[in-house]
Amino acid sequence: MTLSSYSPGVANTPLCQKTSDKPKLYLPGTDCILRSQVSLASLTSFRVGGPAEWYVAPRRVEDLLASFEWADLQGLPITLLGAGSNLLVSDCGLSGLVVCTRHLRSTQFDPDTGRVTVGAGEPIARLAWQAANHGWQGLEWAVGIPGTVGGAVVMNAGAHQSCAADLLVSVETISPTGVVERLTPQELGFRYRTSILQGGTRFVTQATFQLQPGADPKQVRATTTHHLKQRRDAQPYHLPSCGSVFRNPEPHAAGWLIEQLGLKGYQIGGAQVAERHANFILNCGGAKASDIFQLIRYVQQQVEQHWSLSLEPEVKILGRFQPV
Ligand SMILES: Cc1cc2nc3c(=O)[nH]c(=O)nc-3n(C[C@H](O)[C@H](O)[C@H](O)COP(=O)(O)OP(=O)(O)OC[C@H]3O[C@@H](n4cnc5c(N)ncnc54)[C@H](O)[C@@H]3O)c2cc1C
Ligand SMILES: NC(=O)C1=CN([C@@H]2O[C@H](COP(=O)(O)OP(=O)(O)OC[C@H]3O[C@@H](n4cnc5c(N)ncnc54)[C@H](OP(=O)(O)O)[C@@H]3O)[C@@H](O)[C@H]2O)C=CC1
Ligand SMILES: C=C(O[C@H]1[C@H](O)[C@@H](CO)O[C@H](OP(=O)(O)OP(=O)(O)OC[C@H]2O[C@@H](n3ccc(=O)[nH]c3=O)[C@H](O)[C@@H]2O)[C@@H]1NC(C)=O)C(=O)O
Repeated sequence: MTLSSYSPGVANTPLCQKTSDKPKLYLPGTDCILRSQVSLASLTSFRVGGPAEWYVAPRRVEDLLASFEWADLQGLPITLLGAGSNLLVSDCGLSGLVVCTRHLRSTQFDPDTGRVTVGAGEPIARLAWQAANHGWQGLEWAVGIPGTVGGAVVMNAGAHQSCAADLLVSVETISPTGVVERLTPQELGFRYRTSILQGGTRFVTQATFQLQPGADPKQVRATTTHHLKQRRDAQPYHLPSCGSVFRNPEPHAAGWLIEQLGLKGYQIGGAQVAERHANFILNCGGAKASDIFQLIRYVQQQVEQHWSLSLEPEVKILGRFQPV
């Protein structure tokens, strides 16, 4: 599909408005701009990947639904993108519509219940700092995780022996056909770094967490800062990555298994197994998604061969890659 296939102003086709030199396409019935061929490298923490065929970043849940309706009408698949901090997108990019949740932002602290209800696009690290500044305990572990609340729920993000599911009271989701549900953590099948929301057709619009108010903000900030320091000491933050590439094959730690094989510093193209932490792959500059993909497969093969263990990627691999 190309931009020229649209006729401006017809219902359910993007409205084309000319401002300055560049025509803008709007998602029908909304003020959201529909863009084509948007680079996903700048929207993912690995800083690699080709373009999204179509891209939109809704600001309201109604606009999110309008995105789904438009994709359905055009027969396009939908990919949901949070902060892109756990994604490896193919160099060929993604066909269909990429819907970015980053602008679905809202935060409501309820002092009566100690609950905080947050929009899917809110950065989880920012929420952790806000909670600390209120003197509310519970999210100190989430500092330094560069994802959105929606991404943290779907991935069941965690650190320092805590995770999103531990705090969740409910999650609001919407289906591509507009069915809104409020689900309890029990209904979402949370386990280590996973939930039934992964690969499903329910999209998280907001989440409610139970925190513990009433602590000294100074003390909560100190714990939060301590976690950030621990993380920065153990993990490489200076170059683009996706955090841990593999889930730990418990009781083993992926980083330890990989380091024992002497793979720290091993490089394919611009992708390197980090010296500081062997379960991180870094984009050392100019990496292609295919370099990272090949390195992931190489590490898996080595670990399988030497330890007879299969490493399962935590990172979501999207789009087409040449089999290795
Ligand atoms: C430096 C660094 C450190 C990290 N440290 C940690 C860590 O300590 N612990 C940890 O758990 N993770 C960590 N991560 C990984 C990552 O930050 C988390 O997995 C995070 O929760 C992903 O959120 P996101 O918004 O970036 O999701 P994305 O990467 O954008 O998406 C991840 C998946 O969730 C889906 N998705 C996103 N939003 C929604 C939504 N609203 N509804 C439905 N599906 C959705 C996407 O389609 C995709 O399948 C780290 C990453 C980096 C780069
Ligand atoms: N290696 C990689 O690939 C990547 C690493 N990162 C790293 O991941 C981490 C998380 O990134 P990011 O999501 O940007 O989160 P940050 O932890 O950097 O900050 C998130 C938000 O929290 C607020 N905040 C930060 N510090 C404080 C504080 N001391 N008091 C009050 N509020 C505070 C700020 O909000 P506001 O600005 O609204 O005040 C900030 O925007 C960072 O350490 C970043 O360097 C991020 C992306 C990629
Ligand atoms: C970064 C992520 O989450 C991180 C989270 O930040 C940290 C902190 O709680 O704990 C997990 O890392 P991790 O299991 O590698 O934790 P670490 O404490 O760094 O390492 C575990 C063990 O492996 C050893 N280790 C680690 C790296 C390495 O290169 N060599 C090595 O021997 C460490 O010495 C330690 O004994 C999460 N990773 C997974 C896959 O569960 C992420 O999911 O993206």
